[in-house]
Amino acid sequence: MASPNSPALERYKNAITAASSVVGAAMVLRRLVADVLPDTALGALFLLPPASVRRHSVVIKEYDGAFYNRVFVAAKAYVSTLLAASPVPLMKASVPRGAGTEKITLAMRPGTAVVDVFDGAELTWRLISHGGRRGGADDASEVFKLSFDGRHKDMVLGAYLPAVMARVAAMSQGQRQARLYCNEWGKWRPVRLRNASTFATLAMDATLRKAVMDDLDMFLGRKEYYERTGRAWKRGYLIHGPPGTGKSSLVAAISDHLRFDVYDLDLGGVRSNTELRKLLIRMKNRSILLIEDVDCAMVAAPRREADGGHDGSSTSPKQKVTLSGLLNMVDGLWSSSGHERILIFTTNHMDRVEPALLRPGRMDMHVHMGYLGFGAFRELAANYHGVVDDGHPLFPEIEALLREVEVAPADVAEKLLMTDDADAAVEMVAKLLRDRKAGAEDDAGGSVRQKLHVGPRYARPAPSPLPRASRRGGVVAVRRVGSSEEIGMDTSRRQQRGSGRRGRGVVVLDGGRGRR
Ligand SMILES: Nc1ncnc2c1ncn2[C@@H]1O[C@H](COP(=O)(O)OP(=O)(O)OP(=O)(O)O)[C@@H](O)[C@H]1O
Repeated sequence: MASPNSPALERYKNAITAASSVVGAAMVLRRLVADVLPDTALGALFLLPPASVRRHSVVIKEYDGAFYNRVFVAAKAYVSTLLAASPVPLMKASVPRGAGTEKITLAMRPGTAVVDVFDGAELTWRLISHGGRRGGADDASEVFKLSFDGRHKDMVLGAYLPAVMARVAAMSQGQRQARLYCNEWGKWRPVRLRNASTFATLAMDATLRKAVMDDLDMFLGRKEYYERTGRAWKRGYLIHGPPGTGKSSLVAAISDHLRFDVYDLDLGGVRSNTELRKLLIRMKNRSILLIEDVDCAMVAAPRREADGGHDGSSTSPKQKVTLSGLLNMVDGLWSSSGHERILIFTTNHMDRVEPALLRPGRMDMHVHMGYLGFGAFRELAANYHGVVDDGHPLFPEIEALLREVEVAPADVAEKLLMTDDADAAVEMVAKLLRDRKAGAEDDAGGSVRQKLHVGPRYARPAPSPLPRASRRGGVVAVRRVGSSEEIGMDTSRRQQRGSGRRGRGVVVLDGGRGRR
């Protein structure tokens, strides 16, 4: 071992000192030169390739703050189209939730890359996965890194990325089917939209249908108006009427007409205002925020808590979201964080709806879905059995009975669906109406209701002390069917009478028979 003063150790120390001085001097020199020399000259001086040919990257994060990054969504869809023709050895195949099994989508696994060629330039897409700040599954996110030769930077930013966005927009426009999302544990989950109602299949008063469709079209076409007046580009509809009259079906028809996705918000499943805020700002533009059965879904406002509520039920202390909180968020943050948004509330009981919702200017349009009229019955008979002939022997009797008997379209639709034989189906409807008129309807014969939403959902409040005639008829029993998410069904008993009270200061459309 060398002694502390040996010549060898001394030489070694001197060499280290000299090397550090050279490195230090080089760094100072590089800094000085960087201030006065252009990047290319700097690169040449230090034997680096010029910046224009160095690799450049664009990082595309899944979230932009609290918002979904639309560029990320587009990148994901675009990359999946590259994968089929690429030599990437390992990729993921899945069927997106809410899509049919024929729609297999390929996706990259984190850490893998795929190369695209655009305008003669090679561009590499790499997917990187991040565990998130707190490392929990909730915080996990992914990032796309698009890298390319520096000299293609202008082309990538000015032509390639816009082309990717346009291609994805065109793809989704072509095959676009409106989707339904439900909130679960603070996130939107896509589910299959089974209620495929359209304005063509929905039996309703013709004038009402036209008024709603005109209003929707006017809303879509008024971008310039909303911009000029500085108003949020949104519209609110309150759809009310007895069970089984087609409120959910109307929402599905609106979604189909506009090609807007539906976000079915289960307020009972929202744990806090913060969670609600996140859900709202994560909604896409051109979408519908739906709150079904708003009279049941809302926490009693302070006034209702004080007087024990209309229905005598107590408010769950776990429910922290209030109607006024929701409406404030909708008016503020939701309206300013997106555009072309529609807000829809449905209720079977207008008399139990918070007055805040009925205030002038709150909902732009009230739509009443009423019991079946003869015109709507003819539409159902034509849709289900192609019976277009007014001369069907039973039609006059059915027309007369419908003037006397209140029946929900759902109950009649159910009868029409029971057989393929048109005459037998019409006879079944006539019998239903006769029995109902005579008060002899078989209590076991209920209708099958299809809700837009899936479970798990909030528990219904305790039975109402209101007179039986004004109670909701069906028992909501939304459940999972099999292993996949399915739309909940509830088999409801005999039709009960709903009550309808007109809201003031809004467009009120009445599609019922005016016998409330
Ligand atoms: N107006 C209608 N036209 C055609 N079918 C209808 C109509 N109303 C109801 N139906 C049929 O009845 C089923 C249940 O209707 P829907 O769920 O839309 O009624 P709803 O008013 O929302 O009921 P609820 O108040 O119980 O939620 C629909 O899937 C559809 O098959």
